[in-house]
Amino acid sequence: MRFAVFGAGGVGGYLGARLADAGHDVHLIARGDHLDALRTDGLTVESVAGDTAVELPATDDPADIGPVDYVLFCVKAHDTREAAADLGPLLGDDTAVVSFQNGVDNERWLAEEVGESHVVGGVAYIFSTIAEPGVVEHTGGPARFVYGELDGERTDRIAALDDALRSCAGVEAVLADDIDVELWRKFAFICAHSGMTAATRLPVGDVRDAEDSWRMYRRVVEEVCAVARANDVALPDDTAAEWVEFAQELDADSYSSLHYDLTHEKAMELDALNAAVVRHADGTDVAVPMNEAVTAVLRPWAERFADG
Ligand SMILES: NC(=O)C1=CN([C@@H]2O[C@H](COP(=O)(O)OP(=O)(O)OC[C@H]3O[C@@H](n4cnc5c(N)ncnc54)[C@H](O)[C@@H]3O)[C@@H](O)[C@H]2O)C=CC1
Ligand SMILES: CC(C)(CO)C(=O)C(=O)O
Repeated sequence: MRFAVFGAGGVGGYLGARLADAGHDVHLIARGDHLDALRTDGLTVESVAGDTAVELPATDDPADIGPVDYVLFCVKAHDTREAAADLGPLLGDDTAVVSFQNGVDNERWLAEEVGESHVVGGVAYIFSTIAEPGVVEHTGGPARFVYGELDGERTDRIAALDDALRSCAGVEAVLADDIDVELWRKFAFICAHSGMTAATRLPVGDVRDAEDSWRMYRRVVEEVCAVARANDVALPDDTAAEWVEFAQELDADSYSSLHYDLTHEKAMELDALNAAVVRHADGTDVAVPMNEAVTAVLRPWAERFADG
């Protein structure tokens, strides 16, 4: 099958390399030093699930690639709209654009650009990053990827994507019954984990050790779950409890990509995370003071690094 990875970074580079190793025709879309390195030295993945190195066509211009079966859409959420505007040349009649991003708005933003019939929802559970140009480092996390058609249909294209991802070494592939539930499930965790590690600039171990901060972490999760339900998302009742238990077991030195971006003066996904909780709570009867506080604390930094 023919894949384009739009944003061949921590998530996209990892998936692209795994799919290429499984025999698929993979094209990478990247930019800057990373693109230069991909062109000259190929893509190296250093992974706790096994290293690999692949030589794949790489470009910053989707027109060089043409229509594909799947676009794995893996840019940061603040780049979604701009990147979505460049998807045209990659689209055939049945091309699926699969968002493997954090946040619950990317699918809608994509649909506004390319039409809902092209959009497939997705969630990534992995800790991976561009360690240096051309090199993606996967340091942990299950490398679990969850995906599904927005209307829950078992279409041929989602079944074929499922087969392709299941055939990849180093990938745990999960076809979701209700991708909206999966998007909000991950959202509940990532808003707490990212928001609190970034706002405190400390790893989760320190947050857990400070009673007030750990209570706030738990309340962020609970608020997001309440907002999901107020927006008619059928989150299981035990979602908040599961995440709190999960966070309790996380390595004490675990941070988040939001903390990384803050401390490396890079553009932050605040608008797609805690600020999005505040937006989605608007018009419901759910109060979200903890997410408002995280947003207020991080907003000046997000503004300062918006062009980073
Ligand atoms: N890295 C991780 O461990 C995880 C990340 N996520 C989410 O996945 C999404 C992707 O994150 P990462 O892979 O970490 O980001 P990343 O920053 O490592 O990779 C994205 C790449 O896309 C490139 N890009 C953006 N717009 C482009 C354009 N118009 N043309 C060409 N290249 C473009 C960027 O330069 C960057 O190299 C985010 O929403 C993130 O929150 C979710 C789970 C885990
Ligand atoms: C915490 C983590 C790595 C979990 O997948 C994540 O999604 C992020 O930091 O953006």
